[in-house]
Amino acid sequence: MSTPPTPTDPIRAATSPARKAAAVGPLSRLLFGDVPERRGPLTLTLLSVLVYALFALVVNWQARMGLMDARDAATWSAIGLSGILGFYALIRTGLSRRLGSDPSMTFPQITFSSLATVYGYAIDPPMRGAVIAIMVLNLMWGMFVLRDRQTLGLCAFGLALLAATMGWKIATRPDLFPPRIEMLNFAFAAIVLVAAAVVSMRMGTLRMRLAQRKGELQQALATIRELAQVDELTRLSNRRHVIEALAAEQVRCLRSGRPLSVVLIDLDHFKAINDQHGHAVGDAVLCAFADALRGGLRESDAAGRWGGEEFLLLLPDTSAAAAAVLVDRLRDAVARMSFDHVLPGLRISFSAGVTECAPDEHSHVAIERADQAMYLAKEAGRARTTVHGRDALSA
Ligand SMILES: Nc1nc2c(ncn2[C@@H]2O[C@H](COP(=O)(O)OP(=O)(O)OP(=O)(O)O)[C@@H](O)[C@H]2O)c(=O)[nH]1
Repeated sequence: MSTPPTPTDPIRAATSPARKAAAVGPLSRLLFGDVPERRGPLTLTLLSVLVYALFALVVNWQARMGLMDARDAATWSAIGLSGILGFYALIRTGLSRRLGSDPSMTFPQITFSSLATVYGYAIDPPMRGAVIAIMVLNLMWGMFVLRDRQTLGLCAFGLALLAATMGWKIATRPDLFPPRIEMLNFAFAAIVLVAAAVVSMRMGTLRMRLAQRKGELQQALATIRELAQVDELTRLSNRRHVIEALAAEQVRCLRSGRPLSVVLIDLDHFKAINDQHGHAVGDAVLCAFADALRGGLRESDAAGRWGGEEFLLLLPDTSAAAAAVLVDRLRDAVARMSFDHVLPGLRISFSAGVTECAPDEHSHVAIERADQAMYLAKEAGRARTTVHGRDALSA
């Protein structure tokens, strides 16, 4: 906990990738796989699959009504569905990531859809007006992903493709594609496609602003979280976070039945350092001592700044007696530590109060006991550890 947040951080635990993965059902896992970043692109592509399937139904229904060649309807349905399912497979398997910079393959998907749509225009004379609406839908599909240049490119590509198809059909089937009607159709298509491109680009600008805001908010949240948990001077956990960590450890110890010790440490004669050498030197000593705590504790232990020159240690799976031994070892290490980089010749010591924290007592009660024990150590001459309730002093 000396470098918070801890693994016990409830917010982190609730939103961890493992937790999210566990919450996903078997059908969802089958459709979307285990990679969370693929979920968004796969959702949109599956929606495309659904739209193509519905179009295929309508087109084949139209053929059954005798309004369209049945073979053309079947061919269009097969090409459209197999194409879009191919994109789904590329994204689902992760191959799309290897093929290009955009793993959602939005640009190629819309290019494919434009081709399929204009092919539909060529084979479905009675409903070709509806095909223009589908071209607009194609363009709108990219509004969440595409850059302006790509949107404009797809708009121009769609119109060019449509113009070429119209020219071909006017030349080969003027009975079904009269030139004047085609000209009007093209004018409508140009108006709605350009308008759709403009709307799509506007959405793109909003999307970028939103992404920027999101980044700023995440940054602000990280700062707030840090301010709420970290002591600015020593970078150890602050008082609030150390209390939260103690409560979390108590829950764990209640489950495991293992002991939990709390240690309150107070540097000896710290005021003299401040008075003789200045506040800046005092600050540097506090930071150096915090470093010593970070280096001297086990991974599972935690250290926080309780306030001023006081520090609180949480030692899970440790009895009070074992904690006293650990603290004395820490004191020896600190006594041997050189603070020459702060103040040549400086040596520091500390007094400590140790108590075992019962799982069902309020954390403040245990800390109060550790505080009383620490004052006993001070009264007994400093540079020592007192274990609460045992009158055991170790000098
Ligand atoms: N440099 C610095 N000093 C601090 C900080 N917080 C508290 N102090 C100082 O720590 C000193 C604590 O002094 P006391 O409570 O008298 O304790 P002490 O001098 O260590 O004496 P004993 O605890 O009895 O050994 C005061 O001078 C506070 O101003 C801080 O963040 N930086």
